[in-house]
Amino acid sequence: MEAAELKIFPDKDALARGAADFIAARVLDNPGRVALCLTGGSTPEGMYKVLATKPLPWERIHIFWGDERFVPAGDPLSNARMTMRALLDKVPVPDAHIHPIPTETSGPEESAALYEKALKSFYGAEVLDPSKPLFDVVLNGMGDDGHTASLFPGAPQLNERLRWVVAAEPGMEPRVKRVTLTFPVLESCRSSLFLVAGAGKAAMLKKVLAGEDFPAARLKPRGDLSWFVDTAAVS
Ligand SMILES: O=C1O[C@H](COP(=O)(O)O)[C@@H](O)[C@H](O)[C@H]1O
Repeated sequence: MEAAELKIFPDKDALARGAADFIAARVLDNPGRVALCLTGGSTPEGMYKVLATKPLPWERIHIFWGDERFVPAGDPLSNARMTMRALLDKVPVPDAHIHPIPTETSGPEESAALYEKALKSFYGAEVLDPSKPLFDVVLNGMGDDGHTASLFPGAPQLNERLRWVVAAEPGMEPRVKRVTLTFPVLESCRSSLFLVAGAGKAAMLKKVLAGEDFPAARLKPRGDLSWFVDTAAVS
């Protein structure tokens, strides 16, 4: 793993453009099947809208999510719903290539088991091979408390090394149950990109970049790691 890159953009719009360019370049680097693992929350929405304008080989791209809130697919809190509206409804990705975390199940544990099965089937193996990353790009968010995906500070899920997907309790708003990929799976990628914006994130970003022990600082991807932030987040 190389040292992380930190790129600071003047504002949220420039950050959105920079991150969309980064993801588009990574997609074009791969002439075969491309796998993107996206994130939810509020930060990536503008970037998804920019990405939707890119003439990419969408028919070769598969979309996954790093975590989901355990709410129905049509709920405004759904990470997949936000991504669909900002990006996926506007580009010709085949429906069969869109892999949301299922939430119409008996509970987050069943959702996690089903998504783990789906990821293993896509990957073609039960065990991750360090020389064969699952994803081309993993996009990560960071909460004000330092969580990433739905891996919250102090949660037992932070130490999970065998399961690919687990159920989780929320550490902050919105207080709905979660389903999250675990560190080994989020780390199985060619490129990992954190997107952080806004003054509300500044205190935590400083701690995480200094290497303090928060979930976002624990992510050690196999491939390159970049932090794309706006000036407000480093204020
Ligand atoms: O709850 C979540 O929060 C994080 C951060 O979201 P943001 O609103 O602060 O951008 C997000 O990455 C995650 O996917 C989501 O479930």
